Amino acid sequence: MRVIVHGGAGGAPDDPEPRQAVLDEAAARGADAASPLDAVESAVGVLESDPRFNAGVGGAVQSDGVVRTDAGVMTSDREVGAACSMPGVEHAASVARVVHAETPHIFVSGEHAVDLADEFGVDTGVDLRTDEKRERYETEDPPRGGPREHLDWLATRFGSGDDQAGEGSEGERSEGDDGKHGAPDHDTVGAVATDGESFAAVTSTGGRSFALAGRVGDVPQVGSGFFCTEAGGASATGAGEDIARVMLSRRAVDYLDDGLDAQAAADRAIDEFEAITGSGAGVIVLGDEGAGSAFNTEGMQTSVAEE
Ligand SMILES: NC(=O)C[C@H](N)C(=O)O
Repeated sequence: MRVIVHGGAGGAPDDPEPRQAVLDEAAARGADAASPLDAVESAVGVLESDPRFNAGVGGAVQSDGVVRTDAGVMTSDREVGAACSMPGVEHAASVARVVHAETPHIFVSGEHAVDLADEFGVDTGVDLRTDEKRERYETEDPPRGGPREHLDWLATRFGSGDDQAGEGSEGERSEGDDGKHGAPDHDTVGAVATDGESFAAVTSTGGRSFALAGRVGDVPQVGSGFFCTEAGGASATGAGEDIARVMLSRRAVDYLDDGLDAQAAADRAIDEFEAITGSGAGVIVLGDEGAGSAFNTEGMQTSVAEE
């Protein structure tokens, strides 16, 4: 099995070495798996359980103080499973896999996705907020009213580019901050795997900090946060609203289909993403001949493993 994983595109992390060690462990776990689908689920499962990453435990807090997780998975045969807006679900990728395997649908949301998780043995009711995230939210004078009050509150916070766990938000995005630098809440996780015959791709996230309660980004949207065909697979990370506008993962896999190698496909997709949106993102790509990755933010850590 060959596996590539990413730990999100955004600002340069304060602790790159321990994060890299977890990414290496995740990739190695995936490489040991029996199928590409097992590989991406188990690799991402390692990252969802580590609060350094914005997925599962340690996911971004929405405007009502709740962490809601999203994930999507796709295989070479174009079977898709996605689940979103799930409070208390650490392993969102496993719920996406349940949707993929057990339902005639491609996407299940909210409380019904949580019920589905419960029914198929994925843990629910998990406290996903770390102490750090809880304290940070409380110091941001959380909104109490309805959606309008929440929108007023997040207007000066969402996408501010300085909302990394452990750093205080200073409010508005500073002048000249285009979202490509200092946008460290982009530490979503993803994996793509192949056994030489077929591929699977998965992406899992807690979303973006200071988003409106119920907001869903690119991650569980097929073609945006993840995509997979017989040519290969891709997983994206970054400013989800902008990724969805250009369907970044689909774009990268299309270039594999056109005959580009994985690195060239990733580079071209990110170049186009930047030209169209001016925003920040990263993508990992795995094709027949190997893995590639590209990002236009300060950093995106990846790891590749093969068994
Ligand atoms: N952390 C991320 O990469 C954010 C994710 N793409 C989202 O918008 O939900």
